[in-house]
Amino acid sequence: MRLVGLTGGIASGKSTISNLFRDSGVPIVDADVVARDVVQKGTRGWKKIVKAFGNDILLENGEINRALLGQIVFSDPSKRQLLNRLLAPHISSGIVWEIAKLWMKGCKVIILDIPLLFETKMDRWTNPVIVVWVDPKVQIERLISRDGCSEEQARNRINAQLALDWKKSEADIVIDNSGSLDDTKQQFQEVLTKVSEPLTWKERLRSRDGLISVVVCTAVGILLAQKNLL
Ligand SMILES: CC(C)(COP(=O)(O)OP(=O)(O)OC[C@H]1O[C@@H](n2cnc3c(N)ncnc32)[C@H](O)[C@@H]1O)[C@@H](O)C(=O)NCCC(=O)NCCS
Ligand SMILES: Nc1ncnc2c1ncn2[C@@H]1O[C@H](COP(=O)(O)OP(=O)(O)OP(=O)(O)O)[C@@H](O)[C@H]1O
Repeated sequence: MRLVGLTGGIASGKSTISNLFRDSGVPIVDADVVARDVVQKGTRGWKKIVKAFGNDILLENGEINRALLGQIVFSDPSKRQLLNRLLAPHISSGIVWEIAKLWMKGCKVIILDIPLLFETKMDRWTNPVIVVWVDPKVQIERLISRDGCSEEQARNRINAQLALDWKKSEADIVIDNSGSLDDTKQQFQEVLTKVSEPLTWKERLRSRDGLISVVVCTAVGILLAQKNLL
């Protein structure tokens, strides 16, 4: 199975690209969706947030007030680190579960759409890593127009992540989404062909997938050898 990492900066166009993959029949695991699921009312994630941020963080219906929590964590790095620490285990196990379900269905290629791929070091599990890059000016314009936030709020959100240029330098594949949607779609076609190719042996060995296969095969080999079946 090929697990493709799809990342970038906030509003750089990850969802736009993952929708193109979905339309082409490639399954997606969306970390933002998982991150929402793990804080649904009554879950362990929800309880942790209420304990750490108090009852004021809840809406009248008992759900998390995401707008307020966003305001708090994107203007205070220590609060953001706290939130990340509380939710990280729930988000990562949610992601692993979603991948496992698709793997059990026999999916050969899975896209992991995750804004914090490098920040969470999950890039080790993915191959290739696609970074959706956008010109900084365009990024801020799109973010403000999509979320209706102020320029300061937009900058706070951008600064809460590793620099997009650094992510670009670490990428296996870069999609430049600064231009028109048609321009992006053209780049996407080439990327789709690339990720649909089966993994080479070198890539398999590089990925943890390969390592796990090696470990499992070695263990089975030793077991069979002990039982004199080899
Ligand atoms: C702070 C919260 C409540 C704001 O919710 P809101 O609905 O306004 O935004 P949403 O969840 O749709 O996220 C929008 C974008 O913000 C960025 N973002 C979200 N969380 C973080 C974070 N902890 N650090 C940096 N950027 C983040 C991502 O680019 C994401 O795509 C929410 O983002 C959250 O719970 N974040 C912590 C969980 C997390 O790390 N999510 C990222 C998935 S790995
Ligand atoms: N090539 C493009 N031309 C014009 N608008 C675009 C283009 N690509 C994306 N957009 C718009 O820019 C905004 C951000 O795109 P998108 O939601 O795909 O980013 P994202 O990286 O998934 O954001 P987030 O990190 O918040 O999840 C959206 O409003 C989207 O419609």
